[in-house]
Amino acid sequence: MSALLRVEDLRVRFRTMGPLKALATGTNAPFLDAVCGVSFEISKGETLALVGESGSGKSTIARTIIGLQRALSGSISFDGQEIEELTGAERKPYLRRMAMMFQDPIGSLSPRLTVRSLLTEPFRIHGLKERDAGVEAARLLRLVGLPADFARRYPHQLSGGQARRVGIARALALEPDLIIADEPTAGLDVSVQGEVLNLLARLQDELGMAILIITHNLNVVRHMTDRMAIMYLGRFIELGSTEHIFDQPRHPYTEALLAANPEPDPDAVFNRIELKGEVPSPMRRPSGCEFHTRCRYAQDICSRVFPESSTSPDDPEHSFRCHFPLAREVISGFGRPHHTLVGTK
Ligand SMILES: Nc1ncnc2c1ncn2[C@@H]1O[C@H](COP(=O)(O)OP(=O)(O)OP(=O)(O)O)[C@@H](O)[C@H]1O
Repeated sequence: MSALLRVEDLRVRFRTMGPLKALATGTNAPFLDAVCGVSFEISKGETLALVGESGSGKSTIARTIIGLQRALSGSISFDGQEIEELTGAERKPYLRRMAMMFQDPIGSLSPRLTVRSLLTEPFRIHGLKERDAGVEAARLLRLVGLPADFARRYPHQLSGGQARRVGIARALALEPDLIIADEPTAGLDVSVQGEVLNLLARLQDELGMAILIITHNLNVVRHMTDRMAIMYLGRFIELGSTEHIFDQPRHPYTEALLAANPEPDPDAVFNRIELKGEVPSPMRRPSGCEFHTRCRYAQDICSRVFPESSTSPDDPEHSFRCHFPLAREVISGFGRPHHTLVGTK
């Protein structure tokens, strides 16, 4: 499959205080590196998940891809064209082919616009000749399973699930090749979550767009995505096929995240792994492997040496950064694979 989106060594930095304050507080780094050298690709029609605790940099990656945030360095190319180096006007035709579904569906919809105006706004934003607004709104509402008379409603007259459907319809307005869905199920009842996910999956089947999905919900990742990337302090610490990572996580952080996720299999032996302490601040990064302060397997080298990226011997597409990656050994009598430690150093 050819790459639709290719992100290479992306770095995003935020200034957190002015130079005078930095001088006064004695800090030599008045900035925060939210994304540190992230690389990945998404193929046409593929679904990739970005997973990680709050503050790990997921939304910043999404905002940088769609041009709401400048990168410090690195490259973003879409359909073979490097877009970071283009001017605003030159970028527009590429940005039009990507759509973002924001986290808060009602808050992200302008309260004074009717659903009809909201659904046809993308045409106006991108300076495209507007088709018949009524016809277009009805077509988009039909796509997401809402009646045509919803076009007259305002955002506050929508339930959470309906607002999410309108958000999906709006994202589909310009027939994008890539949808970025930031927490598409957040704040919804479980039954409505299922409906929204099924709708996204059906539309993807019908329309063939790629989806970059940002979520804390590992059940969503497991059932909806082809590949997943696990983020920690702005870096990918593991990337690979969703099936392979669920089957055989290599990084202890991934292992802990998966273990904290309720198992759908009632016979599975559920081993919760407590993560020690809080996520460190990206302004005070631990030395060596940045996860070592919370890792139950950490050894001396982990606090000293930043781990290189390695790949899984049975799947070269599965990469991770760990000095002591986990290897699976199925112990008979256990319902669930038991992970043992295999040192590489
Ligand atoms: N505009 C900004 N100015 C300064 N720091 C920022 C800004 N936006 C994000 N950050 C910081 O960048 C880091 C990454 O934030 P980001 O929102 O990308 O994380 P996230 O993984 O998407 O979190 P969440 O799951 O809570 O949305 C955090 O430390 C955050 O505080």
